[in-house]
Amino acid sequence: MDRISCDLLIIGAGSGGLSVAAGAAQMGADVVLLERHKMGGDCLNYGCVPSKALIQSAKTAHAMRTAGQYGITPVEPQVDYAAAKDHVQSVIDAIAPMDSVERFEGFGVRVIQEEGRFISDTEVQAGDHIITARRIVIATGSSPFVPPIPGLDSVPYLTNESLWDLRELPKELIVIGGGPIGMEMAQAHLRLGSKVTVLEGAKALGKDDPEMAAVVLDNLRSEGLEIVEDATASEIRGAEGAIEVETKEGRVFKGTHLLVAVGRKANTASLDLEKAGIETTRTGIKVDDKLKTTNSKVYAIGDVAGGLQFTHVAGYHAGVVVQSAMFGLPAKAKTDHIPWATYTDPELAQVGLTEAQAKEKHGDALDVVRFHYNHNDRAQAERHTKGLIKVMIHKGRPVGASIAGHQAGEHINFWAFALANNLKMRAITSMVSPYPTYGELNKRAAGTYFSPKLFESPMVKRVVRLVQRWLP
Ligand SMILES: Cc1cc2nc3c(=O)[nH]c(=O)nc-3n(C[C@H](O)[C@H](O)[C@H](O)COP(=O)(O)OP(=O)(O)OC[C@H]3O[C@@H](n4cnc5c(N)ncnc54)[C@H](O)[C@@H]3O)c2cc1C
Ligand SMILES: NC(=O)c1ccc[n+]([C@@H]2O[C@H](COP(=O)([O-])OP(=O)(O)OC[C@H]3O[C@@H](n4cnc5c(N)ncnc54)[C@H](O)[C@@H]3O)[C@@H](O)[C@H]2O)c1
Repeated sequence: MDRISCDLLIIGAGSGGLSVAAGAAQMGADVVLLERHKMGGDCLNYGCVPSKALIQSAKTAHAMRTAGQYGITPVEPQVDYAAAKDHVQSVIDAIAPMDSVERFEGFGVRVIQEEGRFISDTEVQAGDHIITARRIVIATGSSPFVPPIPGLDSVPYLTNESLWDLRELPKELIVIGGGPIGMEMAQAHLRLGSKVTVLEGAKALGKDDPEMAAVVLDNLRSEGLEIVEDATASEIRGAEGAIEVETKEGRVFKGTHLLVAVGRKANTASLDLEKAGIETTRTGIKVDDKLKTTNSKVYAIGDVAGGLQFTHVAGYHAGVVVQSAMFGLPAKAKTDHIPWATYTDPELAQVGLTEAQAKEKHGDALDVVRFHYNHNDRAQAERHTKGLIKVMIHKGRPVGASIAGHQAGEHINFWAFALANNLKMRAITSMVSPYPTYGELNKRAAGTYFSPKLFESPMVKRVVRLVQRWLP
């Protein structure tokens, strides 16, 4: 056995682990990084990157079909699904060097491509190595949760891991789960030419504000996506190419392929956490607000920590841990300024409190303003007029923003900045936006907050009349 001692040991080289490793090593710490499978983790190999690349193929097909609205003869695209998958792989390949062993070794990180597991509360074994470290970071991510639905194990099914190997377009795709994975992949396959049915046990896009989710769901339905809500898959039958899913209510749906997208399970099984005194919860590793586990020398970050499961959250956690583990600062992880976006078309994005959460917290002291895309001239010019932005305001400051519409994921950055810096609505109206941009939506939403105060105030009218009388 090779014994290694270092300042920081990181288990898992995905979004979270890589960010900690890069930061800590470049600040001079002696860092060891373990990865049992692919550098870059889920986001690069099976998640964000391939899904967004496939969505772009689907958008292109959709643009060809709908070109008529811009005066261009529409055509039914010849979709080459295998070529679209090649495009997906080449996007992964283009990004992969950023997450590569070579790049991290260049930072001075010792990368060991082995699975890590605790053998005591201070030691981790990875292959022939036993590693002790001043601090340990668990960043092992999550995997697709495969529910114990009777019959599921007897039919071929896809998850976000195996989907990328498929080279032939599914003729009829059934998606179980109407969360972000299910809805993004359902629309992409619909636009690429599959017939797609989504079976959702509760409400589709149910983690978002229902008013905003409805904008997206209405559009998806109008494109031809079948979305069946309150439809829990309870039994599965059939064989390759002929799969049947029965719901609790007894409805039967038939398809050639099945995608299971019903959430995630934290990757803790192989870590032998009990040997290190690290406790888990129903959703992942138990952490405090400093991301420390029940073993005070060990942190858990990203998906495995069981909270919000996004790449940018894993990256944010990494920053918190670097401050705490490298500088001993009392850094805490917060969630109230974390945005998220679902990359359907139109997109759906949120930061801070939803309207329902804000009403519960602030009651009558809450103002809610809305501004619709169809009042934005750029949206009109490009015919992306579906959607709205909604801002929740308390005592002159935004406490939440929700956007459903074209590029909502881009526009939420603005409100994420405002919330992270506790800006006032006045700071937003003082900005001048170039015309015509979608960004004007943000300023106009803020203007909607002030306009009743300005245009419906008898006091303002009195002052204006008085000043006008005396002005030379
Ligand atoms: C289809 C899909 C689309 C997504 N799209 C988005 C998106 O658009 N935007 C967004 O923000 N998020 C998205 N996500 C979520 C995002 O991928 C995750 O939140 C993110 O990857 C979490 O990063 P992580 O570092 O916690 O884990 P991961 O990136 O999963 O990395 C964990 C790594 O640890 C390794 N590992 C596990 N156990 C061990 C062990 N014992 N020893 C050594 N190595 C180990 C794994 O092999 C893996 O490489 C998507 C997810 C999916 C599935
Ligand atoms: N754009 C993004 O940022 C993005 C994209 C994809 C995934 N992600 C991350 O990955 C996580 C996991 O995504 P997900 O979509 O798998 O999970 P999810 O938990 O968000 O949604 C799963 C859905 O499946 C439904 N469901 C569960 N069991 C069912 C059954 N038997 N029959 C029918 N429906 C059932 C649930 O009601 C739920 O709505 C997300 O929460 C998100 O954090 C992010």
